[in-house]
Amino acid sequence: MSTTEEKFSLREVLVSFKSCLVDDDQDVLVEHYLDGWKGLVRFMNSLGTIFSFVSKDAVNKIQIMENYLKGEHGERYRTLQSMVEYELSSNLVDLTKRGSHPESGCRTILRLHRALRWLQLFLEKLRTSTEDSKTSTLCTEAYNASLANHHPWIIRKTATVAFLALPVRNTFFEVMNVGTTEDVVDMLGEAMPYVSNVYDLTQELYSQHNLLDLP
Ligand SMILES: CCCCCCCCCCCCC/C=C/[C@@H](O)[C@H](COP(=O)(O)O)NC(=O)CCCCCCCCCCCCCCC
Repeated sequence: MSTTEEKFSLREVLVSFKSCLVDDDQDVLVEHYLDGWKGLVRFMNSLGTIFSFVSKDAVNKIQIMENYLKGEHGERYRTLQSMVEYELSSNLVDLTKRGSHPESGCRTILRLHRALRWLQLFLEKLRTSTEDSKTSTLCTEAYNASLANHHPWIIRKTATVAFLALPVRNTFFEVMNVGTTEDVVDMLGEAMPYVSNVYDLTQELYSQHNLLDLP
């Protein structure tokens, strides 16, 4: 039996963020961006059902975007830039309060984008952590510095409690399926710049169009 297909490695997931970048790294392909997220969700599911409230929301948002991609105007959703242009010029985005477009592509990607910041911080903390570091502490710190600022109290509370169930660092690294601790650290060092590029580009695009606070 081939193990390469069944074995799930975080390396491939993170590298899929590399293939997101197009147009001289000036734009992000939505399809590959979603592939990255699907891989992350798979990884999260392998940590147990405690995170199912998180993966449900992520899957829901991925689905919203996939429906746009498959839909009548799919071509307009090919990259983040084309999506922003299309939705804004067609008045398809609720800009100040939720109204007739509660699930625009722009606001849906914004939610994932904010979560990508959490991921970036968390993985960087894991990369530079020591053997006695607690994954739940690293995860909470990353969350408090990013997503928590956009979540109401009840979600913050639930998330923080769920983080306590995270496996210890060694087990966590094993689940990543990358190899030894050293391999994990190397892989993260190699892959994180791609995630950061995607994050920075999206941030820049959203900031240019004043989309960073979409309801
Ligand atoms: C590894 C542990 C995984 C911890 C996950 C950390 C993120 C915690 C986020 C808690 C979100 C709770 C669910 C609810 C979210 C929504 O309210 C909220 C707002 O949406 P709305 O405006 O449509 O209402 N949604 C969001 O902020 C989007 C959340 C998307 C979370 C995706 C997280 C994927 C995590 C992938 C884990 C991969 C770990 C890899 C590490 C080696």
